[in-house]
Amino acid sequence: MPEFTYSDVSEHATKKDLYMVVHDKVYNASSFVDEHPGGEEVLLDVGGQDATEAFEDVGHSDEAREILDGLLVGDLKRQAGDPKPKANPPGVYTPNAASSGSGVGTYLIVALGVVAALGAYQYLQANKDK
Ligand code: HEM
Repeated sequence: MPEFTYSDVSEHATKKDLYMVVHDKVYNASSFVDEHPGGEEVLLDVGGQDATEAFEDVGHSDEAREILDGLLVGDLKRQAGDPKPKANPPGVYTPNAASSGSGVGTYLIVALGVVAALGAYQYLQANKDK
């Protein structure tokens, strides 16, 4: 298995040549960028960097992990001073993440729906005899 340093990996940060690190393994995601269900933007964002945190934050499925296995190109050779894993970019939708706190948003939408329905009902009642 070839070994890459973090600075080797950082040289592959374009769409056509896109390496990333997940759990100290190096993956070439170029062939998958266009097919990624989460969009190309997030992959390009972690291109040439450690994507462990971003990848795990999403709660990717076993299928996603199998695809990742297929993109393996080598091991990361850790060196002192390597940058930390890149976090999930803010504002990225993370459907399976336990910590996303999306429950509040759902309640808000339901509450607004109830208010709208009540308003519509009252409007209909008020105009019934006209
Ligand atoms: C090469 C690495 C990656 C592979 C192979 C991969 C693969 C996949 C696959 C197969 C899915 C569909 C859902 C699932 O099976 O879990 C998915 C969804 C997603 N991925 Fe990735 N992913 C990778 C890296 C990343 C990174 C670094 C991010 C950064 C935030 C990310 C963000 C997302 C998001 C937000 C979704 C959900 C899309 C949706 O359901 O609307 N992925 N990914």
